[in-house]
Amino acid sequence: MTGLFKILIVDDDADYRETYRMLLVKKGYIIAVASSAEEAYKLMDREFYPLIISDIMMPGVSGVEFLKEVKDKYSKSIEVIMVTGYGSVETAVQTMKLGAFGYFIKSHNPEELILEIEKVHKIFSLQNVNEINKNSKKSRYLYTSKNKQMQRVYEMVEQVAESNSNVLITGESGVGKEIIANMIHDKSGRSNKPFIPINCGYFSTGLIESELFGHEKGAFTGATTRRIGHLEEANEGTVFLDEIGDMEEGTQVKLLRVLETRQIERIGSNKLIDVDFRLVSATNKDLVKAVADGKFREDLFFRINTIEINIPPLRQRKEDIEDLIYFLLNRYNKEMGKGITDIDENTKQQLLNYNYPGNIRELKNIIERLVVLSRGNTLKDELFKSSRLLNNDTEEKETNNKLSSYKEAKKNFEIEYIKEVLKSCNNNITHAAKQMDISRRQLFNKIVEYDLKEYSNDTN
Ligand SMILES: Nc1ncnc2c1ncn2[C@@H]1O[C@H](COP(=O)(O)OP(=O)(O)OP(=O)(O)O)[C@@H](O)[C@H]1O
Repeated sequence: MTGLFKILIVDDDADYRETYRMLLVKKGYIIAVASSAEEAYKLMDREFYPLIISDIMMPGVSGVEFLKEVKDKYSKSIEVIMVTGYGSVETAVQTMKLGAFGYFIKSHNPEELILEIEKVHKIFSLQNVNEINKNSKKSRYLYTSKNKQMQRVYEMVEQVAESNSNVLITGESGVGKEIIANMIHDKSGRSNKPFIPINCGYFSTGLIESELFGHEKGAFTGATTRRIGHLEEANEGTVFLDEIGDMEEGTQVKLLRVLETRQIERIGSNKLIDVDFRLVSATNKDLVKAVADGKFREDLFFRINTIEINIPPLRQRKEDIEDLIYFLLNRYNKEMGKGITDIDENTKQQLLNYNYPGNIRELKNIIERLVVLSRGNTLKDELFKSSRLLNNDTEEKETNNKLSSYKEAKKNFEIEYIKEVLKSCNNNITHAAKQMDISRRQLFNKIVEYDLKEYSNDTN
């Protein structure tokens, strides 16, 4: 029995990840991989994985720490199988006291691991996975609003969820487009099936097509095994195409054909395969303008936006900031085991008056940072001195007497962020790209664009 059981493999050893990914894909499981705990958290924020297979010895957050975080911050219902070499069998045994489902010794027969996985799968099939999934999401996101336009967004989610119509979600970066797409899926009849997010901006043309449609073994250099594409893998679920405005013309044509015929061809094969998925797309670009400029196909535009949902930026829904602050404070308080009971009035006013060019994502990051830095039981404004994000709006304004544009602020943030990650990865682009959850090519392009070659040790 495999069905659509999703497993996340977390291991810093690429060979190990790939070997087990291939083995388990062959058995019919849906596999995601992460090279570190940090990368795993990002995937887990987007999707629910009932089973995680995690290495014990990892640089950065260790497997044991990771296990604790999964159980404390995500869900106790997530099962974790620890893998280890002979050297740390004792630690592996101890992890069972912390709630690990079991452990597997790397040099043993992989069939032992498969048997363990099947056990977990059987247990899960007997439980209502969806309820668990929804409950863990409920505590992570605020689904109410005092803003009229946002209330209309939630009403539309309820109205469109049951239909099969293609939905296009528009809005600036960080407003919560993916959260809304996820909500549509959860409220639809497809909620028992996969929700598959794909960021079109992450992949080169060839790669995105392989991600979407899959490929046959030998279809191109490097295609050493058959790969099932996400449109096929969705299998009665929902596909979320983020940043659809970044899709190349050739891929747009192919996607349009799939939407019209509901059939795909894997790359390297001319066999037509029926697919059943609901499409939700998102963009922070002006697609009407992109159509007028000849950058986005008009026929595809009309196909994907049967229903359009526009999410307002946070600065246009200031009445929600306070609720979001308390919601996020509460969430991080719990997650980090802090005892913060209140916010200093001055601090609150600064948070309420800030403009949030990065929208909810930025507010979330600021609160998370403040909670990490806070010592007592009240969030205090002096903490802003260490929060670069808000300093942009206060100190810089005083010295420069002008605010930088959104584009400039975003660029500055990107430069600092890239520098920091590269530093933490000993200037290795491949590792840094993995940590950032973007492709190596994307990171390389940014390094060239921002002239950051001195921070990387492999620039080709
Ligand atoms: N309603 C909410 N409650 C709590 N947090 C939220 C909410 N909406 C969004 N967030 C947080 O803000 C961040 C950005 O959300 P999301 O990725 O959905 O935005 P987006 O519009 O898809 O951004 P992008 O265009 O950059 O992909 C997420 O990390 C999420 O945790």
